[in-house]
Amino acid sequence: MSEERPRQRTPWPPVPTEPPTPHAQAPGPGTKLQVHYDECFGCGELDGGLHMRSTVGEHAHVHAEFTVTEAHQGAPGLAHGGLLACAFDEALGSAVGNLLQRPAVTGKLETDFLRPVPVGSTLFITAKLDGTAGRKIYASADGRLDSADGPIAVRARALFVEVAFEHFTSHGYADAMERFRRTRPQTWDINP
Ligand SMILES: CCCCCCCCCC(=O)SCCNC(=O)CCNC(=O)[C@H](O)C(C)(C)COP(=O)(O)OP(=O)(O)OC[C@H]1O[C@@H](n2cnc3c(N)ncnc32)[C@H](O)[C@@H]1OP(=O)(O)O
Repeated sequence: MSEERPRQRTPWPPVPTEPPTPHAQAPGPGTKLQVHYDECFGCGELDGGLHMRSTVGEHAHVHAEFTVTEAHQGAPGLAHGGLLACAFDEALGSAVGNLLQRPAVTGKLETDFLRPVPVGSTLFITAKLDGTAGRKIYASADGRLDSADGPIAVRARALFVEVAFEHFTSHGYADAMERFRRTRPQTWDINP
């Protein structure tokens, strides 16, 4: 279970990209990020949700923690892989949304599960932006077991695609923007 073993062999990002430039109003290092939508399975307060909290780190990184409870099992005593992928989707999406302040959705999410993640353990996830190419935003993350310098248990990389706000109102609830704003007014007023 060596973390040195290269599981992700394909080039990343897969296309030429521009360096990701954080938005002028992006929160700075040390900022504890707010819930982006209070009914979000990843960061909201729903029963059985992941209840993730994130903080902006140095060099446009976002640090997130996910504590695995009995509600998150796949095999007895072990986290379900799909929920681990969900935790990475949340951490990566948080990095994209907060640092770039661009509305975007996950187009592709790859995960490498390197070690089992037991109930009661906490994954310390560090997400970073890798590059942008027009509407395409590439990001990746490592999840370390039980401490910020623990062994890497999960790795992920993702493509987010920038969308217009109509994406949410036409495919989700018609009052999606009001729902976002009720949770977090300032973010959604940057790019109304
Ligand atoms: C502060 C905020 C914090 C937020 C945290 C939230 C975390 C959670 C985030 C989510 O879970 S989002 C929900 C899960 N994702 C979705 O529901 C997205 C569903 N898919 C879509 O709506 C559309 O497929 C999508 C908007 C992603 C793209 O459709 P479009 O018609 O707008 O664009 P298009 O298909 O032309 O793709 C744009 C580019 O991306 C590329 N692309 C899209 N999907 C891809 C894919 N899967 N693999 C590779 N490339 C892909 C596509 O090839 C193209 O490249 P080029 O510009 O070079 O031609």
